[in-house]
Amino acid sequence: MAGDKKVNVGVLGATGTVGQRFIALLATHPYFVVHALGASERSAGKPYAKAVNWKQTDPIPSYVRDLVVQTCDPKHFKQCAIVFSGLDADVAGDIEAAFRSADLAVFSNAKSYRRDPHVPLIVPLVNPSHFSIIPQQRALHSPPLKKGFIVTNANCSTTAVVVPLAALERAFGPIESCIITTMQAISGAGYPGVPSLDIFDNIVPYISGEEEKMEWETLKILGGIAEGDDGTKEFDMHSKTPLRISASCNRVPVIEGHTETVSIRFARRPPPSPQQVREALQAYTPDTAGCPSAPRQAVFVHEEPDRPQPRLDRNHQFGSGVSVGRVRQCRVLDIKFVVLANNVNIGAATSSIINAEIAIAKGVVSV
Ligand SMILES: NC(=O)C1=CN([C@@H]2O[C@H](COP(=O)(O)OP(=O)(O)OC[C@H]3O[C@@H](n4cnc5c(N)ncnc54)[C@H](OP(=O)(O)O)[C@@H]3O)[C@@H](O)[C@H]2O)C=CC1
Ligand SMILES: N[C@@H](CC(=O)OP(=O)(O)O)C(=O)O
Repeated sequence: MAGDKKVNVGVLGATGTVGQRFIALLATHPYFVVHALGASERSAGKPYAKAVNWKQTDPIPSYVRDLVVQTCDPKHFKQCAIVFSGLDADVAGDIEAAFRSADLAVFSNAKSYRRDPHVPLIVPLVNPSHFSIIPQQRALHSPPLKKGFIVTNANCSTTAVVVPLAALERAFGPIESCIITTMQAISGAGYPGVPSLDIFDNIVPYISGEEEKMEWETLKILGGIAEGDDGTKEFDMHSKTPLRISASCNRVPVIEGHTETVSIRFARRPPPSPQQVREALQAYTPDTAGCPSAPRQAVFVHEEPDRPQPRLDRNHQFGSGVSVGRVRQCRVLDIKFVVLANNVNIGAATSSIINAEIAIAKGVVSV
């Protein structure tokens, strides 16, 4: 952003796993300034340092220690141009709607509005063009809004896989089949999350709703926006070139970083070679120029045979990109590889922050 202008932002769900990561990341942001914090009645009225059960490796940033946590009522956030939400999905729906109605720009991590036909589901390294639906979202609101809107992030496992898929579709055309197996970190379930007796020395081969989310969200993100005769825009769900996805989701005893094995078949025959795929992934440049929180390299491609690994690779580029490795031929489909993404950073808070940076750059949020 040009100049030294600061932008006031609020954080809803500021005490949770994603909320704490927002607080940590925003502490060093060049122009976002945290002005208000919201959480449940349990936390409201307390200074942040007293309300939060801080679980980040760095100490609580000093700027926020004494900021008093508010209830999630828009009246406390009037001075904010942007509100980031790390709210529990059970309450996010009503609260985020109230903030949008109060003409605030809401960047949400919850699943509540991902399937809304007027709400874009934006992974900033993939589909920032979907911001074009925002004027329609505002116009259809009753009463129509001037500034308010909701933009959602994807599910954290979806985010990891759509980045390499987008890179490969850009280079080689449509992908027609994709089989994914996830190994998801415990932090994906919030705090305290999965009981230690369930996850220690164990793998849980089920995460409620996760497979359906991955299979559906990927189509909305990788698809385009079609325009009807009356000018109404709608998400085309990749329908021009149908993409079949099968996801199997597992919880593993890793604290942070979702790892996924992916096999894909391209529509084009013959398919690209593993080396061509590696080069295309490495060269992929998303439309995030000028966004201070975007990674320098969206997809980092490992040559070592045993990478990426969550403990070694989850904090590369502050967890803002994805790491891919083991790109090789698949004997059933065409190509297979491993992808790793930090579920709390690019899988959640970092994506929201880059989305907000893009919204400012595109003039969707005026500051
Ligand atoms: N963890 C992850 O890796 C990812 C999470 N997400 C999504 O992000 C959201 C947040 O997840 P996560 O941080 O893990 O969840 P947590 O359970 O760790 O945090 C939930 C937050 O919501 C607040 N909250 C709960 N009930 C209320 C209420 N009635 N009114 C106001 N605030 C309330 C809590 O406040 P209090 O402390 O006061 O109870 C807390 O700040 C969820 O929707 C989740 O699905 C998405 C991608 C990845
Ligand atoms: N379900 C994810 C995290 C999450 O909260 O996803 P969603 O926002 O789609 O509910 C995980 O367990 O790792």
